[in-house]
Amino acid sequence: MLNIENLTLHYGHSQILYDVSLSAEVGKVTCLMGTNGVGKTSLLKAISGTHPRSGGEMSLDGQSVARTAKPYTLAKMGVGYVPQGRDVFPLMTVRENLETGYACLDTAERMVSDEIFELFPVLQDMRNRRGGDLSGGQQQQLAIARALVTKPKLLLLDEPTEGIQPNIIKQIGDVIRYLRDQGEMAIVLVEQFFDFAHELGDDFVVLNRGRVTLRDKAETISRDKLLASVSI
Ligand SMILES: Nc1ncnc2c1ncn2[C@@H]1O[C@H](COP(=O)(O)OP(=O)(O)OP(=O)(O)O)[C@@H](O)[C@H]1O
Repeated sequence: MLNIENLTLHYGHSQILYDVSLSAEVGKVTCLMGTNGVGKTSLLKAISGTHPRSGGEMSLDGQSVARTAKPYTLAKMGVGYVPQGRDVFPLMTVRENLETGYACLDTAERMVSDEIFELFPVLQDMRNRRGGDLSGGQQQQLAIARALVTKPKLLLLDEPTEGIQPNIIKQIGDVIRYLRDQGEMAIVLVEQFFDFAHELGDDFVVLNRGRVTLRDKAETISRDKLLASVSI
């Protein structure tokens, strides 16, 4: 689904990512790991078009993506992005937040499916409440649901467990597992909560100072080796 080769990224003159190659397959969770500041969020920004890459190639389903492709172009191509910090619109209701996802759908497809409310029943109950009145965990669920409204083929999740209480972390883990097992999208998960990532990941890519330092699969890497590689 997603294929990236030798991606570089700069903020002004400062280079953040160096020759990063990554692929993500439908029906799999690809975990992007590494300590603070190694460039995980920057890589998701490049994939979602939020910040242009400086070089390298990227394709979705074999279709080449221009270096400066905009977020709305990528959203229309099937990239759903759940950013770090969630970016829920605080003054809009839950329903209105969800409906922002309509922008990349044809008119006939503009609806919030029952499946989304089944995954996140709390959003059904709170659909007329303002986004800013929800708890952190509820906002995280809303941000994931809003991305799902766009019917993504590639779902990017940036630290979905950050600052969230344990029972909601478990629910979010169950949702990621369900989406993976449906086999209709590729999932790229940035996560610093090691056990959460380790339990969910099929493929692991570790970044250190903007470079890929490890790439392996759940069935071939030991927990200890993965843990050591992200602790450097
Ligand atoms: N808009 C920006 N302008 C300049 N530098 C930035 C900008 N955003 C991030 N950086 C720098 O780029 C580097 C990578 O940051 P990034 O947020 O991608 O890392 P990360 O691995 O996601 O970290 P974290 O886990 O803390 O979110 C850091 O040194 C950060 O300070």
